[in-house]
Amino acid sequence: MEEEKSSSKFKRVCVFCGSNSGRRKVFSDAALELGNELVRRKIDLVYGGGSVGLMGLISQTVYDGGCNVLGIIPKALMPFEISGETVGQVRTVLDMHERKAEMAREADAFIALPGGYGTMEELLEMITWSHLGIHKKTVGLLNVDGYYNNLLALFDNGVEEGFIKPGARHIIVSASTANELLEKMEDIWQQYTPSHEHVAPHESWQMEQLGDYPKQVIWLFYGIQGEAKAEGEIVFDNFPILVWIVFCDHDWWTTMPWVILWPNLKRE
Ligand SMILES: C/C(=C\CNc1ncnc2c1ncn2[C@@H]1O[C@H](COP(=O)(O)O)[C@@H](O)[C@H]1O)CO
Repeated sequence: MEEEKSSSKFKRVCVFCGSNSGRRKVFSDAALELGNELVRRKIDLVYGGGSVGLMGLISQTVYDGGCNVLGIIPKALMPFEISGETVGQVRTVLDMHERKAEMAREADAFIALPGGYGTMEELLEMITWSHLGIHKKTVGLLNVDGYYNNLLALFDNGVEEGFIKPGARHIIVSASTANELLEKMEDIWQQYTPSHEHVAPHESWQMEQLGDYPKQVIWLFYGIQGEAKAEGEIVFDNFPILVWIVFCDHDWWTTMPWVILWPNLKRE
């Protein structure tokens, strides 16, 4: 049977959320709503594994809706008494660091629902990794009933006080409903270039590549009247550059290949 294609820009989203459900029903409702929205858009789920709290609600909803669920869980949290049962596919990892790297590798984007320290730490790490240039994936915050208002205000204060660059404040995309959040995140993804400066180039991180970014090398080789030419395009850190290499050997000044680089401003 042919696999149904995602109607979204994202194939797989990683959701960080509470291992508790919170005191109020709005939080469970939001987890169910996000789960249903992922299913409606045919987006698969990556999450921390297990069936506790909001994690259980969203994973069950996505699984029941027919999308794939991948739970990435450290060995120590595997026992049923700690995390319950994981629906869908389970991947066991050694520790929390490996789990986060796996989650980041597997997903096209991240969303945080309300949660405690664990959720906040995962969210902040993905924001930091985006800022540093380790990944270029969209980070969304589902600000259910203003749960994260104080955190957002803290970020604004960080900008005001000169600890967060204004451009980097836009790393985090927030909305109060799942539909609005996914719409915003898809719009931003479409814009293709991150709105903030990366601290270091993505390629310079000694980590395995976290995802497929638009990378393109289109080359054409040909020869005219004894000259060998190659022309093509490379995309360097989201910036498309046209390259011409000309090898000619009939004059002393052309024995070396000439390399001409030009920004490809007309690229669609
Ligand atoms: C501590 C409790 C249950 C532990 N079970 C967990 N199973 C799987 N993943 C977990 C668990 N606890 C935390 N995580 C990860 O952190 C996030 C949730 O943490 P929070 O502090 O509850 O926000 C979640 O995204 C997981 O990746 C019973 O309380």
